[in-house]
Amino acid sequence: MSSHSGAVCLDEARRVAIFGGTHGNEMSGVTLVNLWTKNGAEIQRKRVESKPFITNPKAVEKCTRYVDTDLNRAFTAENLSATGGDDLPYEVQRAQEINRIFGPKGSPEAYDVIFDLHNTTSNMGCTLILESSKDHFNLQMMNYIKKAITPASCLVLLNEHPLLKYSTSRSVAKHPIGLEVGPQPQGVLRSNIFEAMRVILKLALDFIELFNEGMEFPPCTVEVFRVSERVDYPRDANGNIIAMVHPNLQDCDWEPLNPGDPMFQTFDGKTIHYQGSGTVYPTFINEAAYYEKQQAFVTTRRETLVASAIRKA
Ligand SMILES: CC(=O)N[C@@H](CC(=O)O)C(=O)O
Ligand SMILES: [Zn+2]
Repeated sequence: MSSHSGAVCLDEARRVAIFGGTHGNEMSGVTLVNLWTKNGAEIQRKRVESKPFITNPKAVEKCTRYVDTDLNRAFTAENLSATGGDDLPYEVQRAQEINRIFGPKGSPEAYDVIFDLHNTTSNMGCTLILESSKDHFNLQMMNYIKKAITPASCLVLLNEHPLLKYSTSRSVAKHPIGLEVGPQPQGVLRSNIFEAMRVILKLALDFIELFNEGMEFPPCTVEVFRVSERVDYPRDANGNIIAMVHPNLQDCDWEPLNPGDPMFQTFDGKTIHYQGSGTVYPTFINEAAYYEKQQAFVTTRRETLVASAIRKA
């Protein structure tokens, strides 16, 4: 639908959930959600119902990423329709509950927006994660946050990759947004990371309030980093890693990696170079949780997306 001004008219975004503890050892999100559950003043906005929610309480209790299986991969159609009740893996049961409360995924009854709070051990800074390049509401929100947070920066990771995309907790909402802030070790709280996450969420809610009040957002462009390929550690025949992230690459998330640049360092000191065909921007470099997922880092390519003007219908 288009208004006389050419803006795309969208439904008000009234129902907003803030998820923490999708991974029980990512402490900023867990702590913020627990804080806001006790006192929600900070996340209240006019015309917005904000619901803080701990998605994986058993994993939070144990301070582990998950109990049976990764909740942030569990929102597949198969899992959400699986029968078996108490015999299903804990996170599959939990995914079904979350889908009942905040979804159903893909339906008009689903929550408008879900922010899912994560921490990474990688040196990524503030990263917003999008699952679609066609979600103009989310793109406008990204533009708003990036402008408002200047001179600090906040990058946008776009995962639309047909094979590398996964079924996230936030994917039950109409507008899913991941917020990934690092570096922060698993099970640890760092005040700078905690505060950075808090500021982003405040700006995101401010945007939703302005939108719901009827503000029109003019067309804009948003720089994103599109997920391109997964790079695993070199491994031996038994699957054990035989090299580490090279010191020149460690902590250099979002910096250009060119063909021939050092990428890994073997335990006996040999350098393995990047063999790609052009410049890429690696991120999630040496993320602790990704050793089990056979991923040393992910490469991305820089792209500029255009967001249409939007306003409330
Ligand atoms: C380190 C970590 O957990 N990252 C998240 C990224 C995301 O939310 O898309 C994950 O793998 O689920
Ligand atoms: Zn996480």
